[in-house]
Amino acid sequence: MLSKHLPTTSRHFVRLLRPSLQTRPFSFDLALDHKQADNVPGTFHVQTYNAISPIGLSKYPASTYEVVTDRVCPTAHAIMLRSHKLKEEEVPHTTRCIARCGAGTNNIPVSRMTELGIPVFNTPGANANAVKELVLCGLLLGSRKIVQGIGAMRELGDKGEAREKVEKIKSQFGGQELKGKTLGVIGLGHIGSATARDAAALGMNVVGYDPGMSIESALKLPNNTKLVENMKSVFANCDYVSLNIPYIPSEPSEGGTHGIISRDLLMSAKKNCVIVNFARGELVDSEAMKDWFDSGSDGVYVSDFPDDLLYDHPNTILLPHLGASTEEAEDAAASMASNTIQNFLENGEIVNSVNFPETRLESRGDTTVRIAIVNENKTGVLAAILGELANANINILQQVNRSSSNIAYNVIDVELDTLSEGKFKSWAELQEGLTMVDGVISSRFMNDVYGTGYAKKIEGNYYV
Ligand SMILES: NC(=O)C1=CN([C@@H]2O[C@H](COP(=O)(O)OP(=O)(O)OC[C@H]3O[C@@H](n4cnc5c(N)ncnc54)[C@H](O)[C@@H]3O)[C@@H](O)[C@H]2O)C=CC1
Ligand SMILES: O=C(O)C(=O)COP(=O)(O)O
Repeated sequence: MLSKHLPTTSRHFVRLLRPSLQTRPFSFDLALDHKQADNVPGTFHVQTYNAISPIGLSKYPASTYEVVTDRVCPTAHAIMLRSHKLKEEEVPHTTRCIARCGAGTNNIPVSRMTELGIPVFNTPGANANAVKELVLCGLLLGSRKIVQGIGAMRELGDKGEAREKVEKIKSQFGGQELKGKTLGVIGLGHIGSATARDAAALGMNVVGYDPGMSIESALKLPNNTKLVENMKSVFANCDYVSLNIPYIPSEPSEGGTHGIISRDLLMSAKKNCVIVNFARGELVDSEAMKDWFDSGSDGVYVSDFPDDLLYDHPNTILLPHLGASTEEAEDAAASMASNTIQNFLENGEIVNSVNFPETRLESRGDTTVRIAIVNENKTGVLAAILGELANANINILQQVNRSSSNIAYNVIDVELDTLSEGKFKSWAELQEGLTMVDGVISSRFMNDVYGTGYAKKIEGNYYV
């Protein structure tokens, strides 16, 4: 945890020591609290949850990153996770960012992290092929009685009757082909658009619904994709429906997706519709799904998520969240997340964040100090920040200011040797001045002693 800022006399200061930079005219003193002594200056600490691919973790240079996988790291600068349900108390005050090795971030308290000024990243597309392959498998599982057939063969095998009875029982397990049937894809992002493309290659007609589709996804769609205006058209017209949208835990009327596959939609579906859900279980109203089956539908629900109501229903096939569990997807997602974290920690760059605006600024020169500031997106904060820099006689070389909804993010490169004769006597004092500006949440002075240079305001108090 960051410790409360101590009076100037009890600070100790860290001077840059990286040999390659000793010639740099840089005497950039940053305050460190004694209680942070276990947080060895010179390394970034990355806390992981879940099993993260070693290939992804190997992207961190061992000399400057310590990855903590087997214990709680109270000085984590970054958190890397998969489906672990992250609690706020698991995010130490030292944490600058969180990366989800995967797509869905509904296991992270994203709005709270935004309030705390912490960007949450994900890895768009990194596991999409793995999920798409299992969606195609789900279409087949829902079409042919494969699971039931395997069960029956096991039972017969136990009795030593498998060879003898196989040709007699197989008529119980007939099915239908995908070719010529209509698949509705709800959510045409990385997974949905790839599913649409490959389903068309299997001879299916594709109907899609996604009011927020990106151009990149649109370009992947098969030419004959029919885009429709609402989910009702999808359910009313399709033999198969694949759900590929994020879970947002509020009601659809409030912009969320909780239970968006509602009773109304299910009751309007074709009697033998196969619904494939590799997105999230909470998207579906399970009670309504059970009622749909029990009211005489021959539909099938294939899902990647546990469901205590539907788990043993004869019309369901549930898998233990296996969509992204391939070597390739795990490596790709963890590698992307590692790179994203490093770019953010070392350069302040924001790419693939679900709560912060994309921000890039070309790399700084040797005589530049890069300052990154997170602030509330309200009038006057940027002016006040620039005012503090002016008070310090600081020359700004380049800067970028981005905002998205209630958060703003600034990366400002300033000249290194200009801190003189201004309001602040040291870089540490300047950092305190900037961080205590009304509306500022945190600041980082990016220097070459990794793990240092971060300050934030917590309940009106200054912490480094
Ligand atoms: N089973 C598994 O292991 C995995 C599951 N997923 C789930 O799949 C979801 C989708 O993943 P990606 O395709 O990679 O994400 P993506 O962000 O590329 O695509 C999501 C698409 O859904 C659209 N969308 C959002 N709300 C919608 C709505 N209400 N109606 C229609 N379209 C809507 C968006 O515009 C976007 O195009 C993830 O959010 C995650 O929950 C993702 C990866 C692995
Ligand atoms: O990427 C996603 O959204 C997933 O659901 C994958 O989850 P996992 O990383 O396999 O726990």
